[in-house]
Parts: sequence; structure tokens; C-alpha cells
Amino acid sequence: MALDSYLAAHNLALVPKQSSYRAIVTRSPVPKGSVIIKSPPLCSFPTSSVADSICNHCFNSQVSRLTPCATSSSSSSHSLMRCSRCKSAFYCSVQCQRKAWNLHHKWLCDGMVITDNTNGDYEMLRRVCLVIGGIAKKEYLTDYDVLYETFSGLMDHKSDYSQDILEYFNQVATVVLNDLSSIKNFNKSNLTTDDLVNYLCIFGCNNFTVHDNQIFSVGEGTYPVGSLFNHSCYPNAVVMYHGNVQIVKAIEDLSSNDEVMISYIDTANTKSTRQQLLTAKYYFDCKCIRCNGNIKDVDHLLAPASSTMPTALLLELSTRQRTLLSPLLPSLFIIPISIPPTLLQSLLSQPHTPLALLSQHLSDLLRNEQWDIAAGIGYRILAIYVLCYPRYHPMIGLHMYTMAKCFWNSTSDGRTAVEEAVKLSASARAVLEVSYKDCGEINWDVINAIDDLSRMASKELNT
Ligand SMILES: C[S@@+](CC[C@H](N)C(=O)[O-])C[C@H]1O[C@@H](n2cnc3c(N)ncnc32)[C@H](O)[C@@H]1O
Repeated sequence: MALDSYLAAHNLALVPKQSSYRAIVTRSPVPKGSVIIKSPPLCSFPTSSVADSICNHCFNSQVSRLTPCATSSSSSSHSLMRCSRCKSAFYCSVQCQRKAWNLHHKWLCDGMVITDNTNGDYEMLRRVCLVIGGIAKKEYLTDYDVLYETFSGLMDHKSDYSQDILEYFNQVATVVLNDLSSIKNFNKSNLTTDDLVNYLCIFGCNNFTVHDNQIFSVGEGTYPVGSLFNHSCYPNAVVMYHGNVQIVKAIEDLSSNDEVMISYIDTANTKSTRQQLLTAKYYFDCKCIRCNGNIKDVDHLLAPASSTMPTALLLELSTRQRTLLSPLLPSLFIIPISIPPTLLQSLLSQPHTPLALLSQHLSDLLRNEQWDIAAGIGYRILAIYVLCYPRYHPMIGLHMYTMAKCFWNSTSDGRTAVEEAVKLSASARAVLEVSYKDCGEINWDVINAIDDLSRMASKELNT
């Protein structure tokens, strides 16, 4: 089978597993920071909010220097080309425009839909049907045979969907079949409404949100190979994107025969919220090392925010966090899973300030350029992140980078703040390097920006 040899070429294997049907395991040790597998989407499309600022084919951003799917690194693109016919599709290069044209745009250009969350199913289904139905020119799609074989074998959980949802899927399937039936030769594909309903069921529990280098959502994609990885609330791998190419990276050292696990949801949530999200969309009860209690959970710090914090308390908390947590920064990286006891003690003794509330305050403080208070609150958030994300998770690194910027911009603490900026940028780099290395120039730009900040701050310390 094409899939087995494809996985074997990446030192991976798909093995049966009772609790989750199948699982991906390593066939040799994989050091943290390694690319486990890179795979293209069967289909993908950008979200409406960014559709005019990223290439609708490869998701390369307007301002980036490298086009992931262009043949030469000199094909720089600082403004996107617009489809002159529909005026709603944008491309970074002629190559991308040609690929999109031959895969779907030729048939969808007239009825181009500006996609949003309500018609994402419709948009994805039309594209998948053009590919599977033999209309799209498959030579423009990388690894089609593997993608198709894998997609066809994915779990659809059809019996778990409610009658209402299946009826909605049936309506979408009917509209799409009707739309596509006017295309010459589409009827030869013999695709039925039932087939399309099955595809929609597969999308529901397998599709991915594509994100940029700041983990902001930029699109949706059907990634059959990535869909083979099971979920853990304390994953040993993360999903990165170079444009719309999906890259699974190890964030822990893996031994031979270890199961590779990613997370399907934001794991900075209480156990009950995580379980609800996973049951509602993926139809399973999570029994991962965190959910079964092998890692100390901190639900009281993750509860949803119900109110805002008075400014005086915010200030007090900010100052206290800096005093308590700044000296602990180095220890956050020494112990892989267990939490330094001093940190745990300081967190548990704090007033009840859930993460959502702190994050909300942090964004307000950043927006209002209140860097000093933001930095202190940032420490508190960092401590909570360290308790609920694996040590080398990009959320931790990106947050450290935000904090480094706060200290660098802060005016009140002089040299101490600059020292904090240096310390935090070094930590941010150490964490982000693991997931961002070998993921293309667009991701590496974040590391370059951290290095720039670190150089400026170190220079200031030495003058
Ligand atoms: C994206 S697929 C993952 C691959 C899937 N195991 C397969 O063999 O095709 C998602 C589905 O896998 C199962 N799954 C994923 N992670 C699981 C876990 N930690 N425990 C139990 N089932 C899991 C659930 O049925 C879920 O809806």
C-alpha cells in the first residue's frame, strides 16, 4: 500500500490500537526538534479575513520573501496577483495561480464564495469532489495517491453524528452535487450524496485549522496524513505550517515505537472543558497522561473568566508575580514534567485569577502600551502555561517573546528590565527553535526577530 511505504520512508508505522482504532508510532528514535513528517493538503482554502493577504493556493503571505511552492528563491512577491475574472482569489506567483486554476479555480471562479465559518464545509466539499471526482488535474497535487488512500480510510464517526447534523450534511451534499453536475464529465465520477455526506463526516473529526507563525488561524485544510495522529492533552509533537504544507515536529525526544501524539484543541483548558470539546467534535473520552492524573492538573487556574479584575489588584498581582516568578525562570526548563515545588506553592497561594481573565488583561495592557504591568502579568501567565503545555510547546516560546518585548519597551526598571528582556529572549529562542527549526523561512523569521531583540538588549547592557 502506498501509505505504508510512505510512512516507512519517514520511519513511521500505522499500527492498530484498541482505544483509537489506529496509531502512528516511530520506527527509530526521533530527537526533539526533528521533522516527523511533512505533507501537503488534499485541499485547503484561506479564511475570509486573510483571503486577500495570503496566496489562496500556498498560503504564502504577501510580504514574505520565499514562496514555498515556487521553484526559485528569487520569486519574491510583495503584493499578490488577483484573479482578473472573479477578483476574489489572490496568488503569490504565476505557478500558484496555474496550480489553483487546474485544481479547482477554473470551475469555481464564477461562483467564488468568500468563505467563512458558516460555509467552510461547502467550500471544502466542492474542492475535494473536484479532486476525487477526477475533474481536477491531479498532476498539480503532490502525493495524490497517498492522500487519497489515507483520506478514504479515515474515521468518519458517522454513527455518532446527531440526526440534525446528518440532515444538514445531506443538504450541503445535495447543493454541492447539484452545483458540480453542470461541469462536463463530473457525472462520470458517480459520486453520490451518501459519498459526500461521508466526506463531511470525515471533515468534522479530521480537518485542521491552518495557522501562521504566530499561531493565528489563516485557513482550513484536509490533511489526510496529519489526520492519522491521535490526540493527547500533553502532546509529544506539534503541528506547524510552512504556507499550507503541514509539518509535524517532535517536541520531546521520542524512542523507537513511541506513539506520536498531537493536540486537537487548546490544552490550556480545564479537564472538563477539554473533555467536552473532544467528545463534541472527535467522539472520544481522553485518557491521556494529563487527563488520567499522571500530570498535576491546575483546573482552578484555567477556569473560564467571569469578571474583570480591579486595577489595584491587577497592579499588585503584576508586581508580586515578577518578584516571585522571575527568579524561577531558569528552573522552568530543568525539570521535564514535574513542576518545581516553589513555583507550585506560589501559584496555589495566589488569589483566584484564571488564565482567561489574565490573558484578557494582558491584551488590554499591550494595546494600551502598559508594558511594566503587562510584564508582571505575563509572568503569571507563563507560570500557568508551563503547568499546562509541554515544556517546548510554541505557545510558551511565543509568550516569552511577548514578555521580552514588554521588558524591552518598559521604561521604569532601567537595567533590570533590559536584563529580563535578554533572559526571556534567550529562553524564547530555546523553546521556539524546537518547533520552528526546519519549517521554512517564514517561521524562522520569528527566531530572527528574537535574535534582533536580544542583540539590541545585550548591546544596551554593555554600554
Ligand atoms: C484525526 S483521527 C486520528 C486517527 C485515527 N485514530 C485513525 O486511526 O484514523 C481522530 C479520531 O481518532 C480517535 N482518537 C484520536 N485520539 C484519541 C485518543 N487519545 N483516544 C481515543 N481515541 C482517539 C477518535 O476516534 C478521533 O475522532
